[in-house]
Amino acid sequence: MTSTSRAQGATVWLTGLPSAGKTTIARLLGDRLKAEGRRVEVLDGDEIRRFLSAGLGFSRADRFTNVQRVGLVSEVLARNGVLSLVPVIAPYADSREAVRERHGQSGTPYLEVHVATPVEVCGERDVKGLYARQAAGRLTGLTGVDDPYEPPVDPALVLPTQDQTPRESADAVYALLAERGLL
Ligand SMILES: Nc1ncnc2c1ncn2[C@@H]1O[C@H](COP(=O)(O)OS(=O)(=O)O)[C@@H](OP(=O)(O)O)[C@H]1O
Ligand SMILES: Nc1ncnc2c1ncn2[C@@H]1O[C@H](COP(=O)(O)OP(=O)(O)O)[C@@H](O)[C@H]1O
Repeated sequence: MTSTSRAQGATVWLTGLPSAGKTTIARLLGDRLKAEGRRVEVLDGDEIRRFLSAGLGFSRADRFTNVQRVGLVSEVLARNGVLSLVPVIAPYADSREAVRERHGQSGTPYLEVHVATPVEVCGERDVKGLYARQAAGRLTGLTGVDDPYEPPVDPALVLPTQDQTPRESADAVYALLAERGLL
């Protein structure tokens, strides 16, 4: 690489239900890319909500705001050569579309990956106990159960994680990046 060239960045948005596997896949892929010398950030949804989106809840409006904030940060990183991996639910198609448009305006690659784990499987995994809390009547507005999830219509990749190991899912995203000339 010459002193003036720069690696091509991109945003890879992993959208899907709670416990679908978004965070696991982003971390595995991030570790692999870092080991290969790439500049990578995983914009962890929980961390974002603790700081950048502190005070926001899970109403439609708050989720929209949250996704736009994450989208802004990711676009800035990606525009500057970072591979930005975003494991954030982003349940509404219009909020994802606004993020896509932001990337389009700066000519920055934006790839949507649907982590398409069925809700029944997510409920069995229930990594954070949210499905159990919803079933017990102690939580309302859980995405995919009693709150909307609008699946991507034309994602770059669909991951049926119920039939894959985490490694296989992460490798499929890696292959997508390679195919798009982003590695
Ligand atoms: N009601 C409800 N619905 C969905 N998710 C909930 C809810 N309450 C808390 N959580 C936890 O918050 C994480 C979702 O945050 P996100 O920023 O990814 O959501 S969003 O895109 O703004 O909708 C999400 O993280 P993941 O499980 O990693 O997806 C949940 O653990
Ligand atoms: N193919 C797969 N990809 C990702 N996670 C998987 C897969 N198969 C099983 N899992 C398990 O599912 C759970 C997903 O949790 P997590 O990544 O926190 O989900 P999310 O970030 O979507 O809420 C983890 O316990 C993970 O080991």
